Amino acid sequence: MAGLLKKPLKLALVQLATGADKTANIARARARVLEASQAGASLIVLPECFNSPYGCQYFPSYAETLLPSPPTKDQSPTFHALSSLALETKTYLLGGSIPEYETETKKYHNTSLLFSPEGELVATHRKVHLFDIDIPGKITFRESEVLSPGNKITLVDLPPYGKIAIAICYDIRFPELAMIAARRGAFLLLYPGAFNLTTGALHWSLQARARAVDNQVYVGLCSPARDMEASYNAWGHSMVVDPNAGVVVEAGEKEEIVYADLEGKAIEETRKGIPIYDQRRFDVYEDISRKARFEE
Ligand SMILES: NC(=O)CCC(=O)C(=O)O
Repeated sequence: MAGLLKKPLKLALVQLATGADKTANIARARARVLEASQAGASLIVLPECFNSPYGCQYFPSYAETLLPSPPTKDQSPTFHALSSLALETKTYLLGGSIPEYETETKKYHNTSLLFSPEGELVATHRKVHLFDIDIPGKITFRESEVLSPGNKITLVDLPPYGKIAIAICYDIRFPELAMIAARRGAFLLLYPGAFNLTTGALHWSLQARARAVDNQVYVGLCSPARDMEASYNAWGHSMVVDPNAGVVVEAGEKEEIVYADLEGKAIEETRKGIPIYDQRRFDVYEDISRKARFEE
Protein backbone atom coordinates (compact mmCIF):
# COMPACT_ATOMS: atom_id res chain seq x y z
CA MET A 1 0.00 0.00 0.00
CA ALA A 2 2.33 2.74 -1.28
CA GLY A 3 1.77 6.48 -1.31
CA LEU A 4 -0.27 7.00 1.86
CA LEU A 5 1.69 10.14 2.69
CA LYS A 6 2.02 11.93 -0.62
CA LYS A 7 4.26 14.82 0.47
CA PRO A 8 6.68 15.22 3.41
CA LEU A 9 5.00 16.88 6.37
CA LYS A 10 6.39 18.69 9.41
CA LEU A 11 4.24 17.86 12.43
CA ALA A 12 4.32 19.95 15.60
CA LEU A 13 2.90 18.84 18.95
CA VAL A 14 2.34 21.74 21.34
CA GLN A 15 2.66 20.48 24.92
CA LEU A 16 0.80 23.45 26.32
CA ALA A 17 0.84 24.70 29.93
CA THR A 18 -2.83 25.23 30.72
CA GLY A 19 -4.60 26.70 33.73
CA ALA A 20 -7.99 27.82 34.97
CA ASP A 21 -8.27 30.95 32.79
CA LYS A 22 -9.81 30.00 29.45
CA THR A 23 -8.93 33.27 27.72
CA ALA A 24 -5.33 32.94 28.88
CA ASN A 25 -5.22 29.30 27.68
CA ILE A 26 -6.40 30.32 24.23
CA ALA A 27 -3.91 33.22 24.09
CA ARG A 28 -1.07 30.93 25.14
CA ALA A 29 -2.09 28.33 22.56
CA ARG A 30 -2.07 31.07 19.92
CA ALA A 31 1.48 32.13 20.80
CA ARG A 32 2.74 28.55 20.64
CA VAL A 33 0.94 27.80 17.37
CA LEU A 34 2.48 30.93 15.80
CA GLU A 35 5.88 29.70 17.00
CA ALA A 36 5.32 26.24 15.51
CA SER A 37 4.20 27.65 12.18
CA GLN A 38 7.24 29.93 12.05
CA ALA A 39 9.35 26.81 12.59
CA GLY A 40 7.81 25.36 9.42
CA ALA A 41 5.15 23.01 10.76
CA SER A 42 2.19 22.45 8.48
CA LEU A 43 0.16 20.31 10.90
CA ILE A 44 0.00 21.60 14.47
CA VAL A 45 -1.63 19.77 17.36
CA LEU A 46 -2.83 21.06 20.74
CA PRO A 47 -3.52 18.82 23.76
CA GLU A 48 -6.71 17.33 25.15
CA CYS A 49 -8.77 19.99 26.99
CA PHE A 50 -6.33 22.71 26.02
CA ASN A 51 -8.71 25.55 26.89
CA SER A 52 -9.74 24.23 30.31
CA PRO A 53 -8.41 22.25 33.25
CA TYR A 54 -9.00 18.50 32.82
CA GLY A 55 -11.62 17.15 35.23
CA CYS A 56 -15.33 16.32 35.35
CA GLN A 57 -15.95 19.23 37.73
CA TYR A 58 -14.74 21.65 35.05
CA PHE A 59 -16.43 20.36 31.90
CA PRO A 60 -19.88 22.03 32.31
CA SER A 61 -18.57 25.51 33.11
CA TYR A 62 -15.96 25.48 30.32
CA ALA A 63 -18.15 23.82 27.68
CA GLU A 64 -18.87 25.61 24.41
CA THR A 65 -21.62 24.98 21.88
CA LEU A 66 -20.44 23.89 18.43
CA LEU A 67 -23.71 22.97 16.74
CA PRO A 68 -25.24 24.11 14.50
CA SER A 69 -21.93 24.81 12.79
CA PRO A 70 -20.43 27.34 12.57
CA PRO A 71 -21.28 28.53 16.08
CA THR A 72 -21.35 32.22 16.94
CA LYS A 73 -18.37 33.76 18.73
CA ASP A 74 -20.40 33.79 21.94
CA GLN A 75 -21.25 30.13 21.60
CA SER A 76 -17.64 29.10 20.92
CA PRO A 77 -14.81 31.60 21.24
CA THR A 78 -12.40 28.67 20.92
CA PHE A 79 -13.82 27.61 17.54
CA HIS A 80 -13.27 31.12 16.17
CA ALA A 81 -9.79 31.48 17.70
CA LEU A 82 -8.70 28.19 16.11
CA SER A 83 -10.25 28.95 12.75
CA SER A 84 -8.55 32.37 12.55
CA LEU A 85 -5.25 30.93 13.67
CA ALA A 86 -5.32 28.16 11.08
CA LEU A 87 -6.05 30.76 8.40
CA GLU A 88 -3.39 33.17 9.68
CA THR A 89 -0.70 30.49 9.81
CA LYS A 90 -1.93 28.61 6.71
CA THR A 91 -1.61 25.36 8.63
CA TYR A 92 -3.78 22.41 9.52
CA LEU A 93 -4.60 22.99 13.17
CA LEU A 94 -5.95 20.25 15.43
CA GLY A 95 -7.51 21.91 18.44
CA GLY A 96 -6.68 19.10 20.85
CA SER A 97 -10.03 18.89 22.51
CA ILE A 98 -12.48 21.13 24.31
CA PRO A 99 -15.52 20.41 26.48
CA GLU A 100 -18.61 20.70 24.25
CA TYR A 101 -22.27 21.15 25.18
CA GLU A 102 -24.82 20.09 22.59
CA THR A 103 -27.96 22.10 23.26
CA GLU A 104 -30.32 19.82 21.33
CA THR A 105 -29.41 16.64 23.22
CA LYS A 106 -28.34 18.44 26.41
CA LYS A 107 -25.18 16.33 26.41
CA TYR A 108 -21.57 17.14 27.09
CA HIS A 109 -18.74 15.75 24.95
CA ASN A 110 -14.96 15.85 24.83
CA THR A 111 -14.49 17.15 21.30
CA SER A 112 -11.61 17.76 18.94
CA LEU A 113 -11.78 20.22 16.03
CA LEU A 114 -9.54 20.19 12.97
CA PHE A 115 -9.24 23.32 10.82
CA SER A 116 -7.77 23.63 7.33
CA PRO A 117 -5.21 26.25 6.21
CA GLU A 118 -8.22 28.19 4.87
CA GLY A 119 -9.70 28.31 8.37
CA GLU A 120 -12.48 25.84 7.54
CA LEU A 121 -13.59 23.17 10.00
CA VAL A 122 -12.70 19.89 8.28
CA ALA A 123 -13.31 17.33 11.03
CA THR A 124 -14.87 16.94 14.45
CA HIS A 125 -14.11 13.98 16.71
CA ARG A 126 -16.02 13.34 19.90
CA LYS A 127 -14.14 11.02 22.25
CA VAL A 128 -15.58 7.59 21.62
CA HIS A 129 -14.25 5.72 24.67
CA LEU A 130 -14.80 7.64 27.89
CA PHE A 131 -12.09 7.53 30.54
CA ASP A 132 -13.68 5.49 33.33
CA ILE A 133 -11.08 3.73 35.43
CA ASP A 134 -10.57 2.74 39.06
CA ILE A 135 -7.10 1.74 40.23
CA PRO A 136 -7.42 1.57 44.05
CA GLY A 137 -5.07 3.88 45.87
CA LYS A 138 -3.94 5.48 42.61
CA ILE A 139 -6.60 6.97 40.41
CA THR A 140 -10.36 6.88 39.95
CA PHE A 141 -11.84 8.83 37.09
CA ARG A 142 -15.29 8.69 35.55
CA GLU A 143 -15.73 10.89 32.52
CA SER A 144 -19.09 9.21 31.94
CA GLU A 145 -20.52 10.95 35.04
CA VAL A 146 -20.61 14.12 32.93
CA LEU A 147 -19.71 13.31 29.34
CA SER A 148 -21.42 11.30 26.63
CA PRO A 149 -19.39 9.41 24.04
CA GLY A 150 -19.06 10.12 20.35
CA ASN A 151 -20.15 7.41 17.94
CA LYS A 152 -17.82 7.42 14.96
CA ILE A 153 -14.28 6.92 13.81
CA THR A 154 -12.77 10.11 12.41
CA LEU A 155 -10.69 9.81 9.27
CA VAL A 156 -10.00 12.95 7.28
CA ASP A 157 -8.12 13.85 4.12
CA LEU A 158 -5.54 16.62 4.41
CA PRO A 159 -4.66 17.62 0.85
CA PRO A 160 -1.94 17.41 -0.42
CA TYR A 161 -0.66 14.99 2.26
CA GLY A 162 -3.17 12.19 2.66
CA LYS A 163 -5.49 10.88 5.35
CA ILE A 164 -5.10 11.07 9.10
CA ALA A 165 -7.21 9.68 11.93
CA ILE A 166 -8.12 11.67 15.01
CA ALA A 167 -9.04 10.20 18.37
CA ILE A 168 -8.71 11.38 21.96
CA CYS A 169 -6.59 10.00 24.78
CA TYR A 170 -8.36 6.89 26.21
CA ASP A 171 -9.42 6.07 22.63
CA ILE A 172 -5.82 4.92 22.09
CA ARG A 173 -6.43 1.88 24.30
CA PHE A 174 -8.84 0.47 21.73
CA PRO A 175 -6.71 -0.91 18.91
CA GLU A 176 -9.75 -1.57 16.75
CA LEU A 177 -10.22 2.14 16.15
CA ALA A 178 -6.59 2.61 15.09
CA MET A 179 -6.55 -0.52 12.97
CA ILE A 180 -9.72 0.38 11.12
CA ALA A 181 -8.46 3.92 10.37
CA ALA A 182 -5.10 2.60 9.20
CA ARG A 183 -6.69 -0.05 7.01
CA ARG A 184 -8.81 2.71 5.46
CA GLY A 185 -5.66 4.59 4.50
CA ALA A 186 -4.51 6.83 7.37
CA PHE A 187 -0.77 7.57 7.39
CA LEU A 188 -0.95 9.14 10.86
CA LEU A 189 -2.99 8.53 14.00
CA LEU A 190 -3.24 11.62 16.20
CA TYR A 191 -4.27 11.46 19.85
CA PRO A 192 -4.47 14.64 21.90
CA GLY A 193 -4.33 13.09 25.37
CA ALA A 194 -3.85 13.67 29.06
CA PHE A 195 -2.61 10.48 30.70
CA ASN A 196 -1.74 10.80 34.39
CA LEU A 197 1.22 9.91 36.60
CA THR A 198 -0.03 6.35 37.20
CA THR A 199 -1.06 5.23 33.73
CA GLY A 200 1.35 7.54 31.94
CA ALA A 201 4.30 5.75 33.47
CA LEU A 202 2.77 2.38 32.65
CA HIS A 203 1.29 2.77 29.22
CA TRP A 204 1.68 6.13 27.42
CA SER A 205 4.70 5.27 25.34
CA LEU A 206 3.71 1.61 25.06
CA GLN A 207 0.30 2.48 23.62
CA ALA A 208 1.83 4.87 21.08
CA ARG A 209 4.39 2.33 19.95
CA ALA A 210 1.84 -0.48 19.91
CA ARG A 211 -0.57 1.40 17.65
CA ALA A 212 2.36 2.28 15.37
CA VAL A 213 3.76 -1.24 15.11
CA ASP A 214 0.34 -2.85 14.69
CA ASN A 215 -0.52 -0.56 11.83
CA GLN A 216 2.82 0.55 10.40
CA VAL A 217 1.81 4.21 10.50
CA TYR A 218 3.00 7.32 12.30
CA VAL A 219 1.44 8.04 15.71
CA GLY A 220 1.38 11.40 17.53
CA LEU A 221 0.34 11.92 21.18
CA CYS A 222 -0.01 15.49 22.45
CA SER A 223 -0.33 16.08 26.20
CA PRO A 224 -0.77 19.20 28.31
CA ALA A 225 2.36 20.13 30.28
CA ARG A 226 2.49 18.66 33.79
CA ASP A 227 1.13 20.94 36.52
CA MET A 228 1.55 19.60 40.05
CA GLU A 229 -0.73 22.38 41.37
CA ALA A 230 -3.67 21.14 39.26
CA SER A 231 -6.24 18.61 40.48
CA TYR A 232 -5.23 16.26 37.64
CA ASN A 233 -1.53 15.88 36.86
CA ALA A 234 -0.97 15.25 33.16
CA TRP A 235 1.88 12.97 32.20
CA GLY A 236 3.44 15.20 29.54
CA HIS A 237 5.90 13.37 27.26
CA SER A 238 4.15 14.28 24.00
CA MET A 239 5.67 12.09 21.35
CA VAL A 240 5.82 11.07 17.72
CA VAL A 241 6.42 7.42 16.86
CA ASP A 242 7.41 6.20 13.39
CA PRO A 243 5.84 3.29 11.47
CA ASN A 244 8.54 0.96 12.78
CA ALA A 245 7.63 1.86 16.39
CA GLY A 246 10.71 4.02 16.93
CA VAL A 247 10.26 7.15 19.04
CA VAL A 248 11.14 10.05 16.73
CA VAL A 249 10.81 12.74 19.38
CA GLU A 250 9.57 12.96 22.96
CA ALA A 251 8.92 16.00 25.14
CA GLY A 252 9.72 16.23 28.82
CA GLU A 253 7.13 17.33 31.36
CA LYS A 254 7.10 21.10 30.95
CA GLU A 255 5.68 23.26 28.15
CA GLU A 256 7.50 22.45 24.95
CA ILE A 257 6.88 22.06 21.23
CA VAL A 258 8.21 18.92 19.58
CA TYR A 259 8.57 18.50 15.83
CA ALA A 260 8.85 15.55 13.49
CA ASP A 261 9.38 15.35 9.73
CA LEU A 262 7.07 12.65 8.41
CA GLU A 263 7.91 10.93 5.14
CA GLY A 264 5.93 8.48 3.06
CA LYS A 265 8.94 6.32 2.41
CA ALA A 266 9.17 5.41 6.11
CA ILE A 267 5.75 3.76 5.83
CA GLU A 268 6.55 2.14 2.50
CA GLU A 269 9.90 0.73 3.65
CA THR A 270 8.42 -0.59 6.90
CA ARG A 271 5.60 -2.32 5.06
CA LYS A 272 7.94 -3.69 2.41
CA GLY A 273 10.28 -5.17 5.02
CA ILE A 274 7.54 -6.66 7.20
CA PRO A 275 4.60 -7.11 4.79
CA ILE A 276 1.79 -7.76 7.26
CA TYR A 277 -0.56 -5.72 5.08
CA ASP A 278 -0.40 -8.43 2.40
CA GLN A 279 -0.33 -11.34 4.82
CA ARG A 280 -3.60 -10.90 6.66
CA ARG A 281 -5.83 -13.97 6.81
CA PHE A 282 -9.36 -12.75 6.36
CA ASP A 283 -10.28 -16.37 5.65
CA VAL A 284 -9.41 -17.06 9.33
CA TYR A 285 -10.73 -13.88 10.96
CA GLU A 286 -12.91 -10.99 9.90
CA ASP A 287 -11.79 -7.69 8.38
CA ILE A 288 -13.54 -5.44 10.88
CA SER A 289 -12.61 -2.30 8.94
CA ARG A 290 -15.41 -3.17 6.51
CA LYS A 291 -18.10 -2.76 9.16
CA ALA A 292 -17.04 0.33 11.07
CA ARG A 293 -19.13 3.45 11.55
CA PHE A 294 -17.21 6.09 9.66
CA GLU A 295 -17.41 9.61 8.45
CA GLU A 296 -14.69 10.35 5.94
N1 LIG B 1 -7.86 11.71 29.43
C1 LIG B 1 -7.84 10.42 29.32
O1 LIG B 1 -8.57 9.81 28.58
C2 LIG B 1 -6.83 9.73 30.18
C3 LIG B 1 -6.53 8.33 29.72
C4 LIG B 1 -5.55 7.64 30.57
O2 LIG B 1 -4.91 8.24 31.44
C5 LIG B 1 -5.31 6.24 30.33
O3 LIG B 1 -4.56 5.65 31.11
O4 LIG B 1 -5.87 5.67 29.40
